[in-house]
Amino acid sequence: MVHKRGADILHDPWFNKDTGFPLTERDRLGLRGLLPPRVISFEQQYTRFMESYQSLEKNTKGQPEGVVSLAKWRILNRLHDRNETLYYRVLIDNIKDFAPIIYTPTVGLVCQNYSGLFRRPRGMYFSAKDKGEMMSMIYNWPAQQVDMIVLTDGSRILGLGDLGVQGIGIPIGKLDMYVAAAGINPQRILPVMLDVGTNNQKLLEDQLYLGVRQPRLEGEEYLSIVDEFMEAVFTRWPKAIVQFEDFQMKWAFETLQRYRKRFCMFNDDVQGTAGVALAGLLGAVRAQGWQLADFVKQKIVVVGAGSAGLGVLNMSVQAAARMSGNSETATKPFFLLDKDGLVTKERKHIDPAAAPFAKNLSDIEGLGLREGASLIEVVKKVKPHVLLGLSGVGGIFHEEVLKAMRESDSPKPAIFAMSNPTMNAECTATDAFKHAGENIVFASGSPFENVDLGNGKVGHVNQANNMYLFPGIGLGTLLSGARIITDGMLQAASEWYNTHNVFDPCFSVLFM
Ligand SMILES: NC(=O)C1=CN([C@@H]2O[C@H](COP(=O)(O)OP(=O)(O)OC[C@H]3O[C@@H](n4cnc5c(N)ncnc54)[C@H](O)[C@@H]3O)[C@@H](O)[C@H]2O)C=CC1
Ligand SMILES: CC(=O)C(=O)O
Ligand SMILES: [Mg+2]
Repeated sequence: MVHKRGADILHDPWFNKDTGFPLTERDRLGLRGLLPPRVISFEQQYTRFMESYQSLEKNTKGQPEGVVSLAKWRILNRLHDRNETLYYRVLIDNIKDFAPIIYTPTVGLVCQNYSGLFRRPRGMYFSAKDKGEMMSMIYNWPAQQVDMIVLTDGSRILGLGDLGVQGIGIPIGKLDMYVAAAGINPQRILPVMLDVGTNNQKLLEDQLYLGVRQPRLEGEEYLSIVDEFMEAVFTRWPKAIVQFEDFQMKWAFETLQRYRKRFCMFNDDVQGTAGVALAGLLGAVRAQGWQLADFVKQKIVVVGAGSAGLGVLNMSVQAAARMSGNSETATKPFFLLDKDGLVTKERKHIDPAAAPFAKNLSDIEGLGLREGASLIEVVKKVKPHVLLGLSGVGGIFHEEVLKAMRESDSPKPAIFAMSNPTMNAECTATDAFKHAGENIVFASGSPFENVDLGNGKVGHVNQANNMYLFPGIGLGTLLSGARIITDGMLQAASEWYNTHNVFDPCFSVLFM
């Protein structure tokens, strides 16, 4: 039911149909005279938009990639601001082409430049200065019902670090994927930025920076802001689901523990990534012609001990324990590295979240490994079946590391360069096939083109990104009316996903 009339409708992207309003509606809604007389059908508008998108592609040929993708983002964003019905139609129909624009990698560039690109607000902003006000602020959001919220504090945006308030681009992009892939009602989504300051000096000094210009809140001060936000959200919309996104590791884990039994929420980087990575790991077992249960016989090197890497390890170890019926030995197949190399029990000041995956020296000395062993040493000595990167460090799987994967104990080793955006990927698809060989299973967090191997063969590139899972997590939770989101639900999703061999985000709705 539309209560608005006249120009208010034309300026409301939820209801605006631009020149598509038929004459009867123009009369009924007080639009007569506010539009050029000719009615342009939805299909014609669709064609017109696609034609201007294609001519933009043609006209920007040869220009730097960043310039082209930002231009594409702008044209899509303008449509989003004007006419959501048309925007989501073109997005759904062209998801493969548009996902790299509204989501990774372009969304990373958008966040980096957000204060300059800003034209119209989208979503809600709760800042450190709003303490005590959030319960009333939440009622400023115009929709009566909200189903899905994606929340960030901007502290770790993709592999780009602390981008403060500019990180709002991520919740916007993620929620677009919810609409496009899971059919969530776009009037019931809400991107949220929790602006608790930034430690990014460049942004603090930028006169155009749109966020609160102060260092990040820490400790209890920080948590009290998140607490207040969560109370406000669930007071107004008790059935909403909150996805935590791109929080730096300490807060990712802390908030997950703090809220997971109290509110319907999950952390996408910890849990969504884990679900997708586990599906990929199980897929790699099958790609080698083995049984799923052989998962526990794989040797898996995980590079990056942050929220994503540890999330993957937690879920994979749980799966291994269940498959082998032995939780004592379930961590054995996994080797974890962080910026200081191989993580062992000898590590001083080890992060408690990483401690369960630290190797006993007695287990690795036979391989000639030690505390802090480098990536190349680990790959050469372990000869892993899978090399999985969630380090945020572009190019860390360099030529020597990839060549060492040729000596893997698997005839079809898997290389997952999962860090985003593209420039932060641990390696490119081309380098992976060139140096590690044609038999690899390759997946990356941001999309790469398939690789022409020059002999009539193609190196297939899969995308290992939590976008294949979170739309389904949200939709499944919504439809089932689940009160909380458990690890078991995510495990089941991951295994379903694997057995159904689905690599299209539009199918993720089916997973639960
Ligand atoms: N493909 C996907 O679906 C997802 C990808 N990611 C990506 O994963 C990356 C990391 O995310 P988080 O874990 O949240 O970050 P984080 O900052 O919590 O963790 C990064 C980890 O990498 C380690 N590291 C840094 N330099 C290293 C080096 N030279 N060698 C080995 N390890 C190194 C750090 O010690 C830390 O343990 C980001 O680029 C993010 O975009 C995150 C979530 C989902
Ligand atoms: C994909 C994602 O969630 C990330 O890179 O943080
Ligand atoms: Mg993320």
